[in-house]
Parts: sequence; C-alpha cells; structure tokens
Amino acid sequence: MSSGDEADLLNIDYSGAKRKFEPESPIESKRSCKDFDDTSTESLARTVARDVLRQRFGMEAFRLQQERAITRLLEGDSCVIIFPTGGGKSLCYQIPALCFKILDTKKGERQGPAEQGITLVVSPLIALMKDQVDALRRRGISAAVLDSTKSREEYLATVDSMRNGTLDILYCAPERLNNEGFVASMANVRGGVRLLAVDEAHCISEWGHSFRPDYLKIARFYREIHAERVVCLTATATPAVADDVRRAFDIPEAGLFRTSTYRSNLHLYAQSYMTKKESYPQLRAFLKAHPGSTIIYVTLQKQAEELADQLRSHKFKTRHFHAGLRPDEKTTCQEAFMASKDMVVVATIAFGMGIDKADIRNVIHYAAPSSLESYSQEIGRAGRDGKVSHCLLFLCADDLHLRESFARGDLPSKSSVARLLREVLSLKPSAPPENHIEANLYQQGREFDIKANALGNIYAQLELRFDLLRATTPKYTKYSYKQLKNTDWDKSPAATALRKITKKAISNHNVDMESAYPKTGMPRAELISKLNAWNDENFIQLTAGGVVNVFRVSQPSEWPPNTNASQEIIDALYKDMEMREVQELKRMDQVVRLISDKACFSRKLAEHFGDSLPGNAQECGHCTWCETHKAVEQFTPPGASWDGPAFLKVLEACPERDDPRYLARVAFGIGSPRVTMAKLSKSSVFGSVSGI
Ligand SMILES: Nc1ncnc2c1ncn2[C@@H]1O[C@H](COP(=O)(O)OP(=O)(O)OP(=O)(O)O)[C@@H](O)[C@H]1O
Repeated sequence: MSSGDEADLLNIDYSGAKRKFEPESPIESKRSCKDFDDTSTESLARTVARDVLRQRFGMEAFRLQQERAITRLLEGDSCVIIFPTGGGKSLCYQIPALCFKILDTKKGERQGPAEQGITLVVSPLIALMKDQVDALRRRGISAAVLDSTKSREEYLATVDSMRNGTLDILYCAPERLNNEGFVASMANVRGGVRLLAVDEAHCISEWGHSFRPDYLKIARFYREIHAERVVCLTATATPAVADDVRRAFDIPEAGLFRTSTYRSNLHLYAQSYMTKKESYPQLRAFLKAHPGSTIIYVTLQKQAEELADQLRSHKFKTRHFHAGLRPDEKTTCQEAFMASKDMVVVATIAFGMGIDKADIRNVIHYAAPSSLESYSQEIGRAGRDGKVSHCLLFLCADDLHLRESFARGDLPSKSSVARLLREVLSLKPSAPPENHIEANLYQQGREFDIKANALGNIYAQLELRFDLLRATTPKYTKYSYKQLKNTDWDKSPAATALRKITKKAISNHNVDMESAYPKTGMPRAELISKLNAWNDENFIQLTAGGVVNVFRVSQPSEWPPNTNASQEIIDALYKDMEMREVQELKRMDQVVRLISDKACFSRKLAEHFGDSLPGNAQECGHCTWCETHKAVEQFTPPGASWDGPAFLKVLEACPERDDPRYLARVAFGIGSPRVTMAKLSKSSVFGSVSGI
C-alpha cells in the first residue's frame, strides 16, 4: 500500500472538513488535553476504569501503580510507566482505550459518529502485537495491527472500522512512522489519537541498552499527529534512561510511575569458568537439582542448537529456539513450552518476549547477557506465580571475548563514515516538490562497512539532529513470484502491463519495477496492487526485495552543505558512535561486576535501576554473595603472544589496506558487512591473531 493510498483512505472526515497534514505546522493541541474540568473527574475516571477492569477484563483489582497511572492518563496527562516484566503494563493503555468512549458518553461529549478517536500503540514486535490483538478480540475488544503482511482487504477492513468509530486500539511497528501517508492518516483520524502508547520505550534513549533509530522519531510523530497524551512503557530503565524518555515527550517527574524491580522469589546465583567445557557438568547438575520449566539463554543460534542436542543426549526434555527458525517451528516450540511443566528451552534472546507463563522455575544465562537491563528483563520471566525460582548466570572467559567483539564490531572506521556521508551529501535531489534522494542501505552497509543499526542511526541523526533529510516510504524495486495458478484469464490493463515487464527465470517470475513506468506507462502503484491481489487470492506467491530508502531533502536551497559543514557533521556523528562503543563495553563490565564485586547481587541490581531492597536492606539473603560471602572469581583468557606469521597471512588475505579497523576485525575475528562480503568470516585467517 503506497503512502498516497493510505492517506487517501484514512483522510476522510464526515463533517466534510478535511484536515490537511502539515508536518511543519507548529505544535497545537487537537483537543484540549484537560477535556473535563469538574472536580469529580478523577473519581469518575477511577470508577469507570475499575468497571472496565472488572467487566471487560474479568479482573478484580488493579495492581501496583496501575490505577494511579491510568487515572492520570484519563485526566489528560502523559506518563512513563516502568513496571517489571509481567507487571501489567499493557492494561495501562488498554483500559484507557476503552474508557474514553464511556467517559465521553457520561459527560455528553463527542457524541457525533466516530468522534471518540483511537488509541495507537507503537511496538517493535509484530508477533507480540498479533498475540495482543487476538487476546483483546477474544474479550470482544476491537483491535487491529497494521503491518506489511496485511492484505489490501484486511487493511481496508481496519480503515473502515476506524472510520466507523468501531476500532478502539490500533497497533503498528515504529518503522511505519517513516510512511508519510500513515503520519498524515493519524494526524487526520476522525476523533483524533486519544492516546499514543509507546511500548519498549527505553529504545528511545540513545544511551540505553537497545537503542533503535526509528524510536527517535516517535516524539516528533507524537507532536505531528497532535495525539492528546502519551504513555511510554518499559520494563527496564535506569534513572538516566527514564529521564531521556521523559524529556523526549516533555513529561514531568510527576508522570513517572516506577515500581520496585526487586522480586524476592528470584534467587540469583552465579558461577564462573574458564571454558564452556568446564561449566557443562555444572549446568547438568543444576538442572537435575532444580526441575521445572527452564529457559537457558545463549548468545549464538548455533550454540542454542548444540547445547539443546547435548542436553537431549543427557535425557533432558529440551528444545531450541532462535530467530532463524521457521515461524511454524517457533510456534511449535512456544506452545510446547507453555503446555509443559518440565521443558528446557535453549534460546537466544529471541525467546521470551511475550511469553506469559507463570511457572518458569529457572532462567539460566549460559552465556553472559549484554547488559544488566537485558539480564533483569530475562530473569524477570521466572517465577511470575510468586514461587521461588532460580536464576543462574555462568560467566565464562570465552563469552566475554564474544561480547566484546560484538560491541567493537558496531563501530565503523571514521573513514567509512566520512565516505558514506560524502556520497549521501553529494546526491542530487529529484525535482520539486519531491526533492527526493534515494539510498540502498543494504548496499551502502556493505560498501562502506557499516552495520545496519549504525547506518540506521546515522540517517536518523541526519534527520532529527541536523534536519537535513526526512525519511519517506521506502520502495521495493524488485518483485518476484512463483506462479501457483494460471492468471492468463486476467486481461486487465495492469495484468497486461505486468506481462510486458516480467522475466521468467527457472522457478520464479521477476518484475523490475524500476522499468515499469517507462516501458508500460502504468504507475507502479497499480502494478504492485495487482501483484498483491493475485497473491491474496493464491494465484501467486509474492516476495518483494531490493528495498530502496527514500528521503526528502529538508532545505533544498541549502543542499548540499558546504565542505566545512559536512566535516562538522561527520565529526559529530563519529564522536557519538565512539561514545556508544564505550557505553556498550561499560554495560558488559557492569554485568561482570554484578557478580564479581563483594556485594549482594539483588541489591546491586536494584541500585542499578535507582531502587533499593525493601527497608533499605543490604542483603537479600538468597544470592551467591549472601549465601557464601565470597566474590565469584572472574577468569580472563590468557593474553595472546604476538604471532607475526599469522598477521602476515591476514595482510595477504586483505590486499586492500585502506582501513586499519578492517584489518583488525579480520585478525581478531570480529564480523562486519565488508568481512562477510569478502567471504573472510569462514577463512582460516579470521580471528587467527586473537589467541582463542
Ligand atoms: N490488575 C491485574 N489483575 C490481574 N491480572 C493482571 C492485572 N494486570 C495484569 N494482569 C495480568 O498479568 C499478566 C502480565 O500482564 P502484561 O502482559 O500486561 O505485563 P507486561 O508488563 O506488559 O509484561 P511484559 O513486560 O512481558 O510485556 C497478564 O496475564 C495480565 O492479564
């Protein structure tokens, strides 16, 4: 669906007064946030919220700070909610979404058709959004997800329900905010966006552990669509990250709701080893001594498969899970785990988000987590039923090396960033009013040796910090399909045009959309729509590829920036990237120090999140430190001695000596797009100097 389509479909106002989307327009409030000003507002909101909790969700009472946060939102103010995993964050936007309509009716406001608006939820996980929508629908609540897998029919059904005022909650991924049509749609949606909910809100913080460039744009989106209020939700935020989130949306301190991260039923243990081989017998012994549903986290997909095999051979009921599995394999694994009381799942971090299982007895980190935030989130999945559960962290010298190589692999060399920027800033924009430049980020990543997230961040900074570009809807340039049933009967102009530009390969039909208009005179949107229609009716199996990112140049009269300005941008961007690497290494060090310092694990973890143990206690009484009062030893791999011949072989394998960081990556076994492209990651020189 093109942005134009989406905007047109949604941009309908029954009163006939069609609002025009003006991205540059100053911030204005679509409705007064303080919709109602009588003194009984708070109690009315509270009563309605309690009724909705009981009647629509079948729950007796609010937990923790749910009620205070929900009441604040219903009063028109924004919040940041930091509740631990499983703490009941979702209700904090689902209940208000249903209350708006009821409160409007009680107060005799917004009684026109479809005037009650929608709640929009931005969440990074498509699978999780789908689960939530299914669960809401089972409760008779009208909810939908807008994602790229939706057919035109499903999309239209969602649009219809929004127009009719029957949709309460709409979910979408942050990438969708790059779609100008979508932004325009939300700015004009009938009744307005009453509440914007931002799930996994810690991703907004540039200094947080899982910063996502697309999240940086949510605050701008919030202002542009004039949403009435925002709720940012996360399970893990240090005080600094919570401040970043509050600042991004201008939420005062009073809008912060944080509950204690400490869970007294979680017993935290740690052991350290030089090698995995040494630790494996301890893992087996632990599993034998602590039966019950267990998640074992490892770093790599291969490790998940191998360890699962190994445990199976020792008669543990084990499965593996990672992002590389097929969707049906993932579902089977998740369902088996949910139904079982003694299954062990060996997984990468891809497993666990959205797993709402009360009786997980053990969460084991067989490889060190990347940060205390990840650790806290992952162990938080254990013991949701409140019963004692065990969390065991294995610290192994090899893992630390792997973690460090991940952290260092993210920082490109400065010459790469400079070459990329010079290329981007020299692109000639298309004619006004578009002023578009196009970039294939995948190709740029390979050409300039910059990883996808770092590249995404560079573009986000060019957009938000330097105001040079604005991302618009990306386009697919290549489509290919497998013919499942004959489509010769279709004589429509779009079908005839498609036949002209389709090349048949052995099993696939390839369509080059770049040549579509010049060769056929048919707009690409119509051809894509025809392919989608065939796909929806199972005549073909369609895949789209060759994504090209499209950006609008913000100030064409000042484009391109002069040499000095460009250099300043390069310097500033690179300085930030270097700081990010330092932060990443610091996060790893914090994990090591949690268990190797002479202090209670639970207290240190709580302090990391600006919290303390109940009653300011110094010790929890049930972690490795409290039980032994001995610090866990930290093994470091023996230092490697200089190996001249190995280094010469690296030089031989890398004839282009234009980037010292690249040579170091190959020598020390740190992957990067260029290393992959040169097919060096499987060569004997890769990592040959690392001494491991
Ligand atoms: N007030 C309540 N009373 C009873 N059950 C509740 C209440 N609030 C939430 N729950 C239940 O607790 C479970 C966890 O809630 P939810 O999924 O909203 O947590 P979350 O904080 O979003 O977790 P995560 O961080 O994993 O996304 C769900 O089964 C939910 O129905």
